[in-house]
Amino acid sequence: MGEISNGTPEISHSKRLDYISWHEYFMATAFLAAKRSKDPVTQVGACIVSDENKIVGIGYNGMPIGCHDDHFPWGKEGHETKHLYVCHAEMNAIVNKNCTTLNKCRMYVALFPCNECAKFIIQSGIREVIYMSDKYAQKCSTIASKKMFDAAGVEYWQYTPMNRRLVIDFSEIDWNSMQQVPTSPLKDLKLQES
Ligand SMILES: Nc1ccn([C@H]2C[C@H](O)[C@@H](COP(=O)(O)O)O2)c(=O)n1
Repeated sequence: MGEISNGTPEISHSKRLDYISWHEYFMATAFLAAKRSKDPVTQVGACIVSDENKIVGIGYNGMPIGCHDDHFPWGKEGHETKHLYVCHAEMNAIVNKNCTTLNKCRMYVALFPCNECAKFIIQSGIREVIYMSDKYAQKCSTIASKKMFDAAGVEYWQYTPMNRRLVIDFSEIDWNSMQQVPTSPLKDLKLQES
């Protein structure tokens, strides 16, 4: 927003052009969910989207409900590893769904799904998987996933982001220059601080 000579903000009448695409929006949502993960090595987020571009499920990798993050292992070596316990992001996104069916949905996920999640994805009716990293491409579990997706007709493709970075800046919106009733929480916070 620019400013006209008398100090009043100038309001543009044409639409913004630097908005993010649907793919960017949903992949970024998966990455934001991954920020909730306590896994010290690999943080994964998944976002399920309907054929009307509505988000219907979100998840990240974490311990099951009731299995406290501080009481279960996060290591990869030895008998007791995180792999015995952690729920994968894809599985969590599926069980967290807020609609009756995931038929014809697509999933945005930070890491290519393992074979166990691939089974869940296929059985749930998800038709497309958009992933970012394929760092375990050589693992038997990833090879098995691709074999099952190919047989079941689930499409998958690697996402290449338009922007390397997407920054969320909570101070970006200048609440003070806006007339709002009631005032926003951020504005109240600023008033309390001053
Ligand atoms: N598609 C995937 C693959 C893995 N995860 C989770 C499971 C673990 O918490 C972590 C992988 O750990 P690493 O072996 O890389 O130390 O990521 C998932 O949620 N989805």
